[in-house]
Amino acid sequence: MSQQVFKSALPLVLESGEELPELEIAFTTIGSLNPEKSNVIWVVHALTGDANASEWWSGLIGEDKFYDPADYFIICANLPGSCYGSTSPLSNNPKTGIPYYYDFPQLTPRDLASCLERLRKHLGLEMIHTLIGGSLGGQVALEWSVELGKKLQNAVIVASSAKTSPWTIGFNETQRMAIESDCSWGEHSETAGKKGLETARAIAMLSYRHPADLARKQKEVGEKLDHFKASSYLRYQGQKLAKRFNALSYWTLSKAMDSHDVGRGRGGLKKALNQIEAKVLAIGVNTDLLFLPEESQQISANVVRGTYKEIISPAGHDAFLIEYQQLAYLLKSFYLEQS
Ligand SMILES: CC(=O)SCCNC(=O)CCNC(=O)[C@H](O)C(C)(C)COP(=O)(O)OP(=O)(O)OC[C@H]1O[C@@H](n2cnc3c(N)ncnc32)[C@H](O)[C@@H]1OP(=O)(O)O
Ligand SMILES: N[C@@H](CCO)C(=O)O
Repeated sequence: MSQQVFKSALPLVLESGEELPELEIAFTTIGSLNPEKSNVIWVVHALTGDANASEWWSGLIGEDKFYDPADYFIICANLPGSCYGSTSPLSNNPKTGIPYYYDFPQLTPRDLASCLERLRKHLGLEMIHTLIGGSLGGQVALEWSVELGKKLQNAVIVASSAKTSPWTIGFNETQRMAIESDCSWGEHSETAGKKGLETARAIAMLSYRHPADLARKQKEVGEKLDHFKASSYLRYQGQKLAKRFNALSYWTLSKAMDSHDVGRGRGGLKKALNQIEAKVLAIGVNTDLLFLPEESQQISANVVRGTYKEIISPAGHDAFLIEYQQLAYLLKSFYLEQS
């Protein structure tokens, strides 16, 4: 695996009208570019993922896996805003010489796609075989698919949407309220909002899982009045995330997710989706309570060459990070149907 950081000193003008004066994007590649440069698989991570796609999608990417580096050149970049190596609220603002913290500009999935486009140009990749992402990663991938035109052959958008629903915005708002209620929020410190982030993740987990999943995995044996497994599970998940992620990054990326609307400034969703030239596979999860299967169906129904397939899983939204065998099967059948 090659881990690199792309640095661009050119300002990036954002949808909000603000600008990022300079940009750093941490990215990894595995495999080699073939002589025709036709084997690029570009992976976009979800809310708290990183550039190591062969780790968090280990059942799908890697030696002898569906996307095998022996066959493909697989690239994944850490999305700006995130705390895993790219420009984020913790980076130094070149205009002030101190970290941005709360002054970090608002990013949208379209801005994030513009960042990836800058990296693509830098790498000289004129053709992407497949662009694939789930959840927020799917939103960024969908935005980029509109702009890539003929440079993209296949887009795979998993457990995602063309426009963030009020339901998902609502979930994100409750999580930001949890962060705001942490008395350290507002401090100029990397650890600001850490305790609030624990609560935010616990809330988020309820949208990433299905009630039946918790009923199965957190079932109590015997009778009790307190100290339920579901409670310790959510507390544990909150602590686990707060140890590895940053509240300012979480805030930035959840706001980015809220702002997602592929139709904005393009004459609406249908017109925007209709502009995508690539073949599009939209994959929903039958138990997803956050990004409903209908939202994936809306994507496939409105692109020119769209296919819808479904993961059947008790896991809920996070099934896209768990159900490798089904994902590989759905991808295989999608590619076969195209050939
Ligand atoms: C540096 C990095 O790590 S970056 C990127 C990696 N992460 C990402 O890309 C984000 C995407 N990944 C994820 O969201 C998750 O890892 C998923 C969805 C793939 C899997 O979620 P998991 O948390 O592993 O699964 P699940 O919901 O079953 O929880 C299992 C964990 O809860 C713990 N747990 C289960 N029940 C309980 C309980 N009642 N009380 C306390 N803890 C419990 C388990 O011991 C296990 O702990 P572990 O993670 O330390 O092994
Ligand atoms: N579980 C995912 C979020 C849901 O898409 C993550 O932590 O990135």
